[in-house]
Amino acid sequence: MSTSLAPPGIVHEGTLVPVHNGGDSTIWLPFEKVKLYTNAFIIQDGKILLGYKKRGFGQGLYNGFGGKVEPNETPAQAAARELQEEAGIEAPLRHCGTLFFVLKNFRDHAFYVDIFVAKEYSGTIIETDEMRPQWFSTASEGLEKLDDMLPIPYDKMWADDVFWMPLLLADRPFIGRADLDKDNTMEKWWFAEKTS
Ligand SMILES: CNc1ncnc2c1ncn2[C@@H]1O[C@H](COP(=O)(O)OP(=O)(O)OP(=O)(O)O)[C@@H](O)[C@H]1O
Repeated sequence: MSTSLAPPGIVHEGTLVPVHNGGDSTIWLPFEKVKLYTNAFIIQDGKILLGYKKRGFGQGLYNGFGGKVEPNETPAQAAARELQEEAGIEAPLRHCGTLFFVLKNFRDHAFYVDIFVAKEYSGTIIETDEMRPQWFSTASEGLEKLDDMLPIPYDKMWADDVFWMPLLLADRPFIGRADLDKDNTMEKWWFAEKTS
């Protein structure tokens, strides 16, 4: 499959296998600037570490740990810094995906987000001013759950997460774009697995 399938904003070489696409909107929302972000997840022993965002952008939603890439950093450096700042830990992060978001009522810039994952971490997980970390079970519904750990709270996450998180959990590299309306509903989306 060729890269020309990918929506504007997505730059990728290699083989992409689309896994989801949809939405009523016929056009991708235009954007002027692109800002780089990171998002990092710890996944181990049937559980995933998410943080409840206590303030600022995405307040009230669970997400990985991340934020803006500063001008002097690489995305990998920013991911490590944000994980330390927001959860108090260090981890051998690996790049696992790239996502591009345009928010209908936040057109100042588009979000280019590098997603990182690690299977282990060091340090002690702490609650910070910005995030309250919490483990969730990665077991699918119907399968045995770990203790009383809750399943991933997709209803309290960004609406796009349910499309790509299964790929992250399966350690399958992915790429995608979602355009969202202000009430966290999906306008148009496209997600693909990277197979080379
Ligand atoms: C629209 N659908 C989305 N789905 C999943 N995740 C999304 C997202 N849109 C943004 N994100 C993530 O949300 C964080 C915001 O970061 P944000 O807190 O604003 O950055 P940063 O910590 O640098 O800000 P301040 O220091 O407070 O200015 C950052 O990880 C970014 O990847």
